[in-house]
Amino acid sequence: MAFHIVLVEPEIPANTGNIARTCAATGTHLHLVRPLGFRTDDATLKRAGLDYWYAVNLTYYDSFSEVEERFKGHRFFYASTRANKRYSDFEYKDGDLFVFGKETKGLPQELLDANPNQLIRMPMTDKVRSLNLANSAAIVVYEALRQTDFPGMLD
Ligand SMILES: C[S@@+](CC[C@H](N)C(=O)[O-])C[C@H]1O[C@@H](n2cnc3c(N)ncnc32)[C@H](O)[C@@H]1O
Repeated sequence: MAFHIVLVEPEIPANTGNIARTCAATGTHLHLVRPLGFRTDDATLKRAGLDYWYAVNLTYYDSFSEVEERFKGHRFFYASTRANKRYSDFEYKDGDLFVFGKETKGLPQELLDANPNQLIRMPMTDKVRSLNLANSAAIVVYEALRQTDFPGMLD
């Protein structure tokens, strides 16, 4: 088992590459929902993931409903600037999925409306509209790993 990061229609290859590196470092599985804003052989994507791509458990999907279908019975958490609960207020467990939206628009409002109790937010000042996608994913997954004592990771 592992934690899971789901990127819904990511647009910027450097962010996805950066998240792939975090996934390789933490044993987190990465799920990419198309359409992607880049080609999978994009040089920036590869560079941001360095030579760690081989260590990433990566799956592509044509729609978010394919992810929902595959992970029935798992808990989904949706990261959004529009959420009203702190990401640190939940107790995470092995197998949880963390879903992140695209850089320009975030997650679709319908997805947020359908899951009102599963929305998580990283507190911010009023000086910015959002955090960077790759930073958001790292913050959430490391909180989940901290809570579960960093399973399978070296100190
Ligand atoms: C650059 S942000 C998208 C900004 C978009 N305008 C919005 O308001 O959602 C990309 C993704 O990072 C995550 N994110 C960024 N800042 C966040 C925050 N403070 N709390 C929770 N998620 C955040 C969300 O998943 C978001 O969909």
